[in-house]
Amino acid sequence: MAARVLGRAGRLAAVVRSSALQLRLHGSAGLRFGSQASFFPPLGDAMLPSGSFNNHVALITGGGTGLGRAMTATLSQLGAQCIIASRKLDILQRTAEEISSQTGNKVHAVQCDVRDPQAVSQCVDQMEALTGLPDVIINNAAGNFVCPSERLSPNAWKTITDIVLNGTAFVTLELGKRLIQNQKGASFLAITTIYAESGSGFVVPSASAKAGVEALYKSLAAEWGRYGHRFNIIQPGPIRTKGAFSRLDPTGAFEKATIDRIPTGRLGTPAEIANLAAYVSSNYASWMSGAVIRFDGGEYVSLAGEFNELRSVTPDQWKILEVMIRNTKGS
Ligand SMILES: CCC/C=C/C=C/C(=O)SCCNC(=O)CCNC(=O)[C@H](O)C(C)(C)COP(=O)(O)OP(=O)(O)OC[C@H]1O[C@@H](n2cnc3c(N)ncnc32)[C@H](O)[C@@H]1OP(=O)(O)O
Ligand SMILES: NC(=O)C1=CN([C@@H]2O[C@H](COP(=O)(O)OP(=O)(O)OC[C@H]3O[C@@H](n4cnc5c(N)ncnc54)[C@H](OP(=O)(O)O)[C@@H]3O)[C@@H](O)[C@H]2O)C=CC1
Repeated sequence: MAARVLGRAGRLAAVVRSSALQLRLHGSAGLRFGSQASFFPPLGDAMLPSGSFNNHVALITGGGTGLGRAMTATLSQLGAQCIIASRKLDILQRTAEEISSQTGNKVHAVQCDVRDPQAVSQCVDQMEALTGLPDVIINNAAGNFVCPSERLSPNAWKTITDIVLNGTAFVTLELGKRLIQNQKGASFLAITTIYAESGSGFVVPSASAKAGVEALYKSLAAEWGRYGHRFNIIQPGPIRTKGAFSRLDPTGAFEKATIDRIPTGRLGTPAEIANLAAYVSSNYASWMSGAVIRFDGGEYVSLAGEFNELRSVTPDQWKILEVMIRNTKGS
């Protein structure tokens, strides 16, 4: 009996090894991963009641493209007057016109390189003239690319950390000071990412800067509540945008492997994160401050648990494994 079990165990070990290899090379064999996405359909409509942001002004950095654009569209649909700010004015203006014409609410485009504190100050001057100070600030602008750290030049490091950490700090401090001066409350939201917590190779400047942004926002949540300011953080998992995926997944290989390991079997969508950002920035969340919300379909915990690859073990293989485990006596 023992010999039979051991023989089967040897074969099983080979199967498990080979499954693990297949998994690493090609993702899963169909059934176990991906098919579950049908349980988790993404909804596209704005979730909050219409008019939730009436008489609210929202600033979204990097609002011309990708996730920032989706957040702007949702806030505008819910009644906000939005200002979108980044470097490329032509793209901002096109986005602003498209969203305004769909929602009927004005979206203003303001050119601003967040790395430059003077440009940020001028952007806020322009905003004050256009709309007054904002009720909602979303620090979403970012720069990133995958690169082995030994290939990074000092300027590559500086470029990413300037956009992500210094840019967020310049925008937050400039607006914070003026809001405090005017005794006006506001919601600040920073978009980071799941590896701000874990760190990640090959995106080290981004990981370092996003971790800094999280420290900044948690610190200010504690310090500036007395001025009526809330600070929260959303850590998105992978959501396909041209800006991110062209720089992080130029071949498309990462996307396939990622979907295989995400427990909900799919990437997120811009509309989903826009709904979450709208909720966090709204008065429905007025008691939320200092929160770090992971929004990743379960990817983080899937990457973290060292036994999670056992998802590839079949029920028949489990029967054998269980016999092996139960047959172990003592330690
Ligand atoms: C999937 C789940 C987790 C996902 C997380 C996602 C996080 C994100 O942040 S995605 C957001 C992605 N979007 C963007 O990056 C948009 C904005 N990006 C850019 O504009 C550019 O990519 C850049 C960040 C490089 C900034 O452009 P800029 O014109 O200001 O800089 P450059 O002069 O082009 O470059 C500055 C130095 O960086 C070096 N560099 C640029 N690209 C690379 C690269 N691919 N690899 C290595 N080094 C790079 C460049 O050579 C310059 O350094 P130096 O030559 O020493 O002067
Ligand atoms: N998509 C994803 O899977 C994930 C994205 N994120 C985060 O979501 C956010 C949005 O990313 P995503 O929409 O995917 O990518 P995009 O590239 O579309 O968005 C980045 C935006 O930042 C702006 N930006 C870059 N540099 C500057 C600068 N110096 N000054 C002002 N604005 C700047 C860009 O506009 P312009 O070029 O006009 O300056 C662009 O609109 C980022 O914070 C990113 O880190 C996090 C995890 C996953």
